[in-house]
Amino acid sequence: MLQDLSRLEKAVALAQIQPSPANLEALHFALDVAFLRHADKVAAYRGGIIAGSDVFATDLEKALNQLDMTLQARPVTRATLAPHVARIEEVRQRLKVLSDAVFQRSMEQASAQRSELRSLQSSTSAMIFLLGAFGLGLVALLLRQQSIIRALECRDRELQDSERAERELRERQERIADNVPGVIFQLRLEADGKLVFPYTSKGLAKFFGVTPEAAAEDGSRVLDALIAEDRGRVRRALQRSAESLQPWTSECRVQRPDGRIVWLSSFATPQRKPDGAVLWHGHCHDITRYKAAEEEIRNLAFFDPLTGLPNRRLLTDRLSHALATHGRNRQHGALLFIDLDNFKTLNDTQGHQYGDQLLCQVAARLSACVREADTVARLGGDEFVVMLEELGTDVASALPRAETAGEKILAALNGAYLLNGQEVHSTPSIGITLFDARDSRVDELLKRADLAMYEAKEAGRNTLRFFDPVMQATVEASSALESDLRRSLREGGFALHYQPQLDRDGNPTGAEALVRWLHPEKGMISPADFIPLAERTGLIVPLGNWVLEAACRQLAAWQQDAHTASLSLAVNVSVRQFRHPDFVEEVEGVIRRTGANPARLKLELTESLLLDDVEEIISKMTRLRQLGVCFSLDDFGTGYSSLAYLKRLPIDQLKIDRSFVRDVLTDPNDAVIARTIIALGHSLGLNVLAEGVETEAQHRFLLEHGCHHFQGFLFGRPRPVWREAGVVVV
Ligand SMILES: Nc1nc2c(ncn2[C@@H]2O[C@@H]3COP(=O)(O)O[C@H]4[C@@H](O)[C@H](n5cnc6c(=O)[nH]c(N)nc65)O[C@@H]4COP(=O)(O)O[C@H]3[C@H]2O)c(=O)[nH]1
Repeated sequence: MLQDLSRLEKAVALAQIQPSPANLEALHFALDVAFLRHADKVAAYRGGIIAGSDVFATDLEKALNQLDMTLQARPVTRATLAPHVARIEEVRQRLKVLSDAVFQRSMEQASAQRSELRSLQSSTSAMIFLLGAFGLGLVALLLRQQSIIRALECRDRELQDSERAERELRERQERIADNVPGVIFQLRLEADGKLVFPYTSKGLAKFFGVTPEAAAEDGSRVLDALIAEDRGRVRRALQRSAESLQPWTSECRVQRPDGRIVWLSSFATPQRKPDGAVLWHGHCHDITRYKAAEEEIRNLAFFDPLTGLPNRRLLTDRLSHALATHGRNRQHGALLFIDLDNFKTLNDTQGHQYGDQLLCQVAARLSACVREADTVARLGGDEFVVMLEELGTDVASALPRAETAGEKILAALNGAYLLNGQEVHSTPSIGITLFDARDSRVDELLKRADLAMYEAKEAGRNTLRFFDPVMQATVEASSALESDLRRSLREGGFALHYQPQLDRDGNPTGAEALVRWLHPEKGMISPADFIPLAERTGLIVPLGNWVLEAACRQLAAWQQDAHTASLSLAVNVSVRQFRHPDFVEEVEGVIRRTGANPARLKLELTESLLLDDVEEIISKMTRLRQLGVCFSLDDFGTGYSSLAYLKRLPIDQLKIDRSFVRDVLTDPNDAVIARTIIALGHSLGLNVLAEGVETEAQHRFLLEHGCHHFQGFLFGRPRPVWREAGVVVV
């Protein structure tokens, strides 16, 4: 605007100097420009912030309008233009002042704006910084939160994993617990005495008919399922375990929901809880099968399988118990030893089946004769023992009671028996002994009753006898002899004597080995006195083995000498020794050790061996026969051997018992028996040896009737050495 006014001032001044049309034209133009510019700027002047700009705008407008009017009012002369020159110049001067003020103001404003800008910039920077810092913080916060979230997520996953693992473990445990046979449980005894089962596996319902939930509410329901007899015992065991904090174990019976009674074995360990309760962790399982096996073993161990009666072991046990009790109550008891007369004959002639039936019926009759508290036992074979208890506090009252019981048994066993539809008669012999607490040895008492039973047999059978002091002396002597026998077996004291055996031409064929006991005080004791004792006590087995070994050693020694090399040696073998399970191995071992020729060894068996288990005997004899050993049947004719068996036995020789030989010339019966045995031997292809030949007459008789071999005092007594034709071989 200032330039436009300057141009207008110049144009006015020129036109005034020379109001030519060109100058006027230029003046018009400059005035128009000034108008235009003023129109542009007038708003700014009016609203200007510089003092006087409003007035200036009015004055400028006025000056311009007046110039315009002057130019419009023609003619335009120097004079009409003259006032305008000064006016325009004055306006221009004012505008210049104003412009300077505006400039100044602008400068100030610019400076103010700059500083404002600067402060704005700095505040913006601060804000940016703050924002940055805040942002960073925010980022850090976000990152932190992010890592917390990640950690939390991780922890959550871990928790989920451990929860899942725990759930799986619990499920697995429950599956195991539910499939384990029996019941796994937690049992709690509260301080107030209440029982609960906080946990039970599923087996509980199967055994006790109680659900785990019901047991968790009230544990006594579980105990109520036990059979009444066992309940108190189990509760007491629990109580003891709670007091001592020792494991609780018990075996008890429970009636299952299906009605079956089963045996359970329980084991649980207790723990005292802070609230005073006791908590057990435990399990129980079905032991019915073991119990049944245990029962069976007990039965086998203590009961006779045939009759179901107690056996010797249980009788011994009860007798010891009775002796102890009688000591306290001063009571007397009685032992009755019962043996069936002629049982062996029946068994042998009719067969074992009959024998077994008879034994079972005898057992039933005996049991019916006594009180519940008394004991009826079977010792084996046809031997029974009845033990009567509490017969009275003195012998005078006990004796008649025992006798009455004995007579009752005698009468009961005398009645006819029906065996396989056949009526059979059997009688017993009964030996009775009284006992009280002073009798401390069970085996002694049994011996006494046994001895009395033999007395009854001697007295004609089918009767009863009491043990008396004379018998007592025999028992004591027998006991003493038994301990001497044991000692001699340990320390040595036996010898073998040899009695020659000859053929029908008088040539020695061998000898029989006969044992002799050289007792340290009593001198030489006859085998007839100690062999039965050795048999009874079982000492016959070690004694028999000693004899066998000594005899085989002798045989081996004979083999070394031409005079004796062909001799055989007969060795007596007792029933008990032969029945020993290792007998065959024993013989085999002895033959091997001594180098004896088994073909020269002749084992003498007695007929009584054939009373039981003939098949087993035959099998053993056959095995020995395969080793080369020969057999002779001793005492032939005195027993009950069946001819049917005889044919099956691998024997070589029959021996006619010396009791027949003794009276062969005087007793026609014995003569017939001797002749029959010789004939039987011939028909079976066996050689026959007559033992106990003392006279020429006996020898002749036997020779005439075809006997092949002989043994007896006539040809030589048993000697510690073999004497023949002046040769002595030890
Ligand atoms: N009156 C008379 N007697 C004669 C005559 N000839 C022999 N004797 C005797 O008759 C017995 C024959 O033996 P046995 O019948 O086997 O009878 C034997 C036998 O059963 C048994 N015995 C002997 N030694 C043993 C052995 O080592 N083991 C076994 N288990 N028993 C044996 O002892 C029984 C008795 O033996 P010993 O006293 O030695 O008695 C022997 C013998 O001395 C005679 O002409 N007249």
